[in-house]
Amino acid sequence: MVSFEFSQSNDIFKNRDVLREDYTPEELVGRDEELGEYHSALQPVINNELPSNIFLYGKSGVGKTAATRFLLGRLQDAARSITELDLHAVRVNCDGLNTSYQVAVAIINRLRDPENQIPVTGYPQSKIYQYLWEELDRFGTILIILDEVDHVNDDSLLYQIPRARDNGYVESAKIGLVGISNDLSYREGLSAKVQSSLCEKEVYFPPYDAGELREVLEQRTQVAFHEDALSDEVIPMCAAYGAKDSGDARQAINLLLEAGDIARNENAPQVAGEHVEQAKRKLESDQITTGVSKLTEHARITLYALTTFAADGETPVTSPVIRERYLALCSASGIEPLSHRQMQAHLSELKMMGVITGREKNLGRGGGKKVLYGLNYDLRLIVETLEQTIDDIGVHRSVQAFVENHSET
Ligand SMILES: Nc1ncnc2c1ncn2[C@@H]1O[C@H](COP(=O)(O)OP(=O)(O)OP(=O)(O)O)[C@@H](O)[C@H]1O
Repeated sequence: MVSFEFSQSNDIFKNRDVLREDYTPEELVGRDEELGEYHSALQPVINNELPSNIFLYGKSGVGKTAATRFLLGRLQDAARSITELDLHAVRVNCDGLNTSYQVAVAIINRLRDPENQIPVTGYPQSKIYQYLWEELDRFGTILIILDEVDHVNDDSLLYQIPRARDNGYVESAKIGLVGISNDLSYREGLSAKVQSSLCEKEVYFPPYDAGELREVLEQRTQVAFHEDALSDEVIPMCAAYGAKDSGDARQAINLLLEAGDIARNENAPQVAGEHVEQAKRKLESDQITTGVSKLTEHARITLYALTTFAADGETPVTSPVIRERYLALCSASGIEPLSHRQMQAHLSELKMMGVITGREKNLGRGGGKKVLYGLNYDLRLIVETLEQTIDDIGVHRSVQAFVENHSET
């Protein structure tokens, strides 16, 4: 009988919490060049000059937020010892805030006392801006950090804030805007006037390479794990996987955390390479489950159709072949099928998500091209994530046979 008693186990982790998202390390490693540029863009603040507007961009997990927290912390420490400098920073994550109006309300509420908050609707935009200028003008220097700035659909605020002083909306406040985005094409989509003011100084954060990820992981390991808790191959493996996937430090740290958890659950004396492999499979499985759960019904049936070929060992297959199976599945379950073009769009979506592969094949001289589709993940994993769809539509004989063959393992 399994015992579900809890007892403290800390032989692997010294401080597991530092592997979690909300932890910011004391020092950032592997980002010297970017920190140098960012630091010099912030330098006017400490000289009590007008701050530059700064635009930080780079893919997810490359240290933009960590660098901002780190440098702002230092800047605020330095500012405290300078009497004439009244520095304040306000950070707003624009995820879920789609308009300038909503972002302006969020900034105002961040700066106001809890009992003086304003509701998210009900005022004309001009009134909201008036409140905003009043709040900002209470400070000597104020930095407004807009994380995920690309989520804001209009650029009114990005246009107005840099001009607030020139236009006389604020009298004394020196305002600096820091925009952060992981959408690499966002900058190009901005109007020329907004681009030139928001992107006065730009800092690009490239993906981490394996060497840099090793530095990040080694630094974190010293605080997170007991000495000798990791076998030698663990950090290089996590770094190599991280660099190959996307150069995302968050992913690499997550992989290390998951490997540590697996080793601890097994009561293993050390985290080993095998734990990293298992952790990778587990994270992939979580990722695909989340991805598939967000798909529409037809995208799932399209994936199910392709899965039936994979179960018969017949992949890769072309879209017309998948189409026939898709139509049969729809018809068997009384669902109105989509057009071939719409089904094709779902194949492209699945490919973009990385759930399936689509390789172009040249058909020889004058023959054009065709795309051959296959699954990008373990078949068993896909069948598991499609469980609900299979229940709803009925199991196909190929999948049935596959499940029966694998039910004991
Ligand atoms: N150079 C580094 N040294 C130590 N830890 C780092 C470094 N870069 C990133 N990290 C860690 O990786 C995780 C992700 O970093 P961060 O949130 O800064 O990425 P980001 O570029 O802002 O990503 P996103 O655009 O998704 O918000 C955080 O836990 C952070 O502490």
